[in-house]
Amino acid sequence: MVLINGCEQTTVPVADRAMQYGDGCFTTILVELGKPRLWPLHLQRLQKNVSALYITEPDWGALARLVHQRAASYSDKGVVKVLISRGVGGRGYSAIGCDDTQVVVSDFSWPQHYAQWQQQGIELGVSEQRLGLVPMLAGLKHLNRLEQVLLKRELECNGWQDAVVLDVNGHVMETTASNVFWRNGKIIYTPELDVSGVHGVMRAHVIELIAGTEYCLEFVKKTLEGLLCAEEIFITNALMALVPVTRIDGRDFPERTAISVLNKRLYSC
Ligand SMILES: C=C(O[C@@H]1C=C(C(=O)O)C=C[C@H]1N)C(=O)O
Ligand SMILES: Cc1ncc(COP(=O)(O)O)c(C=O)c1O
Repeated sequence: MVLINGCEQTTVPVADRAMQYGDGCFTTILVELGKPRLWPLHLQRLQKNVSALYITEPDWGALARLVHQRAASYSDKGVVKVLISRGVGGRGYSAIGCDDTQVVVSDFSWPQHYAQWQQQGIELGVSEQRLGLVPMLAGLKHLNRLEQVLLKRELECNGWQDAVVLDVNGHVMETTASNVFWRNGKIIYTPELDVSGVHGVMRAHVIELIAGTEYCLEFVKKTLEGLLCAEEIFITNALMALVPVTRIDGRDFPERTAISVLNKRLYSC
């Protein structure tokens, strides 16, 4: 079902700025047993993104009620997606006078292959395409996702499950639709994401979870070689949670020490 500003509807005006310029942001939420998982973090990120893009705030209370209502229709697992557009208005790029924020809530079934990925782990390719440096937008989950569309095509052409993506300076950033963590000894590393990448909700949650363990976390800028020296690697997003990486570029990563600790904490929340 697709709800636009709370009403069942499937079309948006051609002049909507999300369509014209990708002028908006979104989040994709896992539903478990009728509840939106990590809703406070999803809401926080939407609020931060709306504020960073100077979009007029929608009615957050009404949005929360809608998300919980849609989630309640899933007795097992499901997905609810929230997309916020600046709406119709302005002239050209200028958004002056454009304050008719549009909120689109849709829901989907959960991608079943993630259950197998969580259990067995996945092998990653290494993308030849590089992410640009976009400090104005770094971390935001905005609607301009053409880099990811092209990266996904590269995956599909190569038959990869997912791939490590580097920026133009050769630093490891993320994968096509997830954040990346790796461990050496008691230190867990994750890319800094100050010039590129998405600040994932699951990344934020994993960062919180690490704080209560024997591991410490470092935000880093590392090349592929740095990543490949890891003892353990895992990737995260809101729908698949934590997925172990078994192999990259001919190197095996059989250890699952930190991911086991973090999964225990994740599933006890
Ligand atoms: C692209 C979307 O959402 C992202 C992708 C996934 C996924 O493919 O599993 C999960 C959460 C988001 N990071 C989307 O259109 O929902
Ligand atoms: C490029 C990219 N990085 C990271 C993520 C992970 O974000 P989240 O944990 O909020 O799902 C996503 C999900 O859309 C993504 O598309």
